Amino acid sequence: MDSSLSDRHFLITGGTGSFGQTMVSRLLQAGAAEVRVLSRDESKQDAMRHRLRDDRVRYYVGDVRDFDSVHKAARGVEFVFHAAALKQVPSCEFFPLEAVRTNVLGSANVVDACERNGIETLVLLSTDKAVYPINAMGMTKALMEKVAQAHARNNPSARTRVCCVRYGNVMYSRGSVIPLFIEQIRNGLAPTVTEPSMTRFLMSLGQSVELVEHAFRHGEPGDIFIRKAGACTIADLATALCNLFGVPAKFEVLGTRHGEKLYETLASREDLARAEDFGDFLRVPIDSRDLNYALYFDEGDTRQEHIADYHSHNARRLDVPEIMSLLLTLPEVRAQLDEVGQPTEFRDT
Ligand SMILES: O=c1ccn([C@@H]2O[C@H](COP(=O)(O)OP(=O)(O)O[C@H]3O[C@H](CO)[C@@H](O)[C@H](O)[C@H]3O)[C@@H](O)[C@H]2O)c(=O)[nH]1
Repeated sequence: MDSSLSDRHFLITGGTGSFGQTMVSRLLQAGAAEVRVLSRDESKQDAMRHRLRDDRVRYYVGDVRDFDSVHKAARGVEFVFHAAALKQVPSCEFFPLEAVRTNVLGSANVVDACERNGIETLVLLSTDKAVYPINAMGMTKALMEKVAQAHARNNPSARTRVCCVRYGNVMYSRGSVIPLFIEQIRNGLAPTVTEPSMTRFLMSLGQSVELVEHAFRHGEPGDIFIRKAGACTIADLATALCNLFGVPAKFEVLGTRHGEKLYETLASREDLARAEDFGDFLRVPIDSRDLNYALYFDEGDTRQEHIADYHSHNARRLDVPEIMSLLLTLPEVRAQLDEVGQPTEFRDT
C-alpha cells in the first residue's frame, strides 16, 4: 500500500479518458479512499462503472466549462488531476474558441475551484504541442500552463499547490496513429504515413501516470514536469508494426496534415535554462523574476543562447527493433497479435 495515496480522496477531471482510467485503477490499487470522476459523457461513466465495480469510485456528470460543476465535484477531496481537454488537433483548428473554452477557461475554473475548496495539490496535464505552438490545441494548452503558473506566481500564500506535467504522444491512446495503423494492416491495407521523416516522442500510458505521480509528490507551485522519452520517425513506426504483423513494410504517403509539425518540442531552450535534471524527468520551475515591470524588461537571461531545445528530432532516436520491443510492451498490441496468430516475442539479434 502506498502511504501517500492510501486513504486519500481524489478527483480526476476527464476521468473516463485513456489517462483517467489508468490513473483511477492505479489509485484504487494504492488504497485510495475515494476517486471521483468528472466528465461530460454519462455513457462512458456507465461503462466504467460496470467495468470497475468499485464503490470507492464516484461519478460526476459535469463540464469544466461550468465552474459550479467543478466546484461541487472538488468539495471534500484533497488532490485533483486535471485531464479533461479538447485534444484533437483538427477539431481545435476548426473550432478554436471551443478549445479556448475548455482548455483555457475550463482549466482556470479547475484552478479556482481547487483554491476555493482548499485542495492540497492540483496537477494539470499538458502536451509537447504547447511548446512553440502552431495549432489551436497547442496554443490553448500553452495558455493553460500560463494560467497554472500565474496562480503560483500571484498567490504566494495559496492553499493549493498547482503544477503541470508535459508529455509527448501516448502510444495506443484513443484515436492515435498506432491503433489506426494496426487496423489498416489487419484489413490488408498499407499504413497511411503522413510524412515518413516526421518524428514523435513515444511514451506509454503507464509512464504518463508515473510522471503525474512524480509531480504530485515533488512539485513546487508553478513547476512543469517533463518526462524524457525516446522518439522515432513515423516511417520506422509503420515498419515496426508491419514487421510485427508479418507483412511487407510498404506504406501510402499522405503528406503533412493541417496544423501538424515535422517534430515536437518537449522543452524549449528557455525552459532548459531553468530546468533541473532528475534523470528520467526534468523539472522546470516558474520564472521567479517577478512582474515588477522594470525588472521584467531590464533583467535579461544570458544562459539560453547556448542551449538547444529538446525535441523529437534531437532526442534519443529509437530504431525499428527498439520500436518493435516497445510496442510489444503494450497489452493492446499483444492482444491484436494474438488474434492474428503472430508471435508476441521478439529478439533483436
Ligand atoms: O494516418 C495517419 C495519422 C497520423 N500519422 C502521423 O502519426 C504521428 C502521430 O499522430 P497522432 O497519433 O494522430 O498524434 P498527434 O497528432 O501527434 O497528436 C497526439 O499526440 C498529442 C501529444 O503530442 C496529444 O496531445 C494529442 O491529443 C494526440 O492527438 C504524426 O506524426 C502523424 O503525422 C500518420 O502518419 N498517418
